Amino acid sequence: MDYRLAVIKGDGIGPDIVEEGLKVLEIISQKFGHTFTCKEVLAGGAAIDATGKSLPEETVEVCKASDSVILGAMGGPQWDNLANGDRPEKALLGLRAALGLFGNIRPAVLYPQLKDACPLKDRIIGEGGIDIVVVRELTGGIYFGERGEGVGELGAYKYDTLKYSEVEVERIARRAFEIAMKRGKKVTSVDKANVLDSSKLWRRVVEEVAREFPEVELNHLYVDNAAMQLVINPKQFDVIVTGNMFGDILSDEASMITGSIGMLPSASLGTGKLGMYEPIHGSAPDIAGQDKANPIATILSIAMMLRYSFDLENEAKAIEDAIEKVLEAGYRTGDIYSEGTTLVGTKEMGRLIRGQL
Ligand SMILES: NC(=O)c1ccc[n+]([C@@H]2O[C@H](COP(=O)([O-])OP(=O)(O)OC[C@H]3O[C@@H](n4cnc5c(N)ncnc54)[C@H](O)[C@@H]3O)[C@@H](O)[C@H]2O)c1
Ligand SMILES: CC(C)[C@H](C(=O)O)[C@@H](O)C(=O)O
Ligand SMILES: [Mg+2]
Repeated sequence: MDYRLAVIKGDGIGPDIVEEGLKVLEIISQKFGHTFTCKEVLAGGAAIDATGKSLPEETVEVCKASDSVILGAMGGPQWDNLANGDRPEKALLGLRAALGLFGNIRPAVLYPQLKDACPLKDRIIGEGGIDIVVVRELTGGIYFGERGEGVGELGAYKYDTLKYSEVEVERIARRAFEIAMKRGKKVTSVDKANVLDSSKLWRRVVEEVAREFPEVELNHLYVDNAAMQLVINPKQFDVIVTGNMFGDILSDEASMITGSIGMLPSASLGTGKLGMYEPIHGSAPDIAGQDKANPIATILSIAMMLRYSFDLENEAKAIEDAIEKVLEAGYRTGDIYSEGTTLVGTKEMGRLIRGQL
């Protein structure tokens, strides 16, 4: 098969990690006989520098016409305070909205080989590792609500609003239950229903959807408690479903359980097969251009693309197995390094993974 991919390398460590991901894809194409035709397009800081806009129309058009999108990361201090109010992160939100990618799947799996990189105590990790999927609503909530500004009693103010409609909650909840049916059959819905009306609606709709999945156990947690439970008892979780901002925060927290944010891939999906695949981390300006970034989250995101958008399970599994073998052999980038392991850079980690394919 011939697959058309839009590739957005982005800013900071983005180009380094995406290049390693594409090299892995090249081996997959040779080994399994697929063709991946990649078209590189600009978005984020790189697009601001080249075109004056964080999300050029051409980029949206190319992404829409592709079978999937691979993305590195966007952002950096040099674009934080532009006079016209544009910033790289706006491109990310714009793409998610333009492509209708309402469901963000973020699997947090602690590889047994990385137990020493996980900051939790052995008795909390326990036997059998940790395997959680965060299902984050991606095109609604406070990220996309009405915003504004004014002057009141306390002077100048700005505001953002948090709104969720029944349809938005229903479709993300259904996605979470469908995923749970293929795993541990447990969904934890995270909200702030003790304070927010939008969360009360969220909880009601999640319960309605749950009735369609009688085999799946559902429980609810307030987000503050969920943040704590992730650290004291992460093994209670199978699938976590939550809104846009809570999901952003909890998935960074969950990523540390896996040893590093550099390990967590993600798939953003809508109703069709087109997805956007990216690591959950950012552009890491502190290590950009130093061959220090962990490319595994990006390479795992490509495995997710093969599985979710193209139904290429064997190919996805081949990548995941190769990563596990490299970890088993003791190779680590700095973020997952622990005593007794071998420190390697971004390029070398990519080369080692390709060597196992
Ligand atoms: N999806 C995205 O494009 C995305 C996601 C998050 C943040 N951002 C943007 O990235 C910029 C930096 O944000 P931040 O510093 O808050 O978060 P970040 O995720 O870029 O970095 C947080 C910390 O994790 C480390 N880190 C991240 N990815 C790593 C990797 N692959 N290997 C090793 N270490 C890694 C960084 O060095 C840093 O210490 C900001 O402009 C932010 O808006 C973009
Ligand atoms: C950069 C930012 C807009 C983005 C988000 O909050 O969604 C990022 O943190 C993520 O997790 O993908
Ligand atoms: Mg985030």
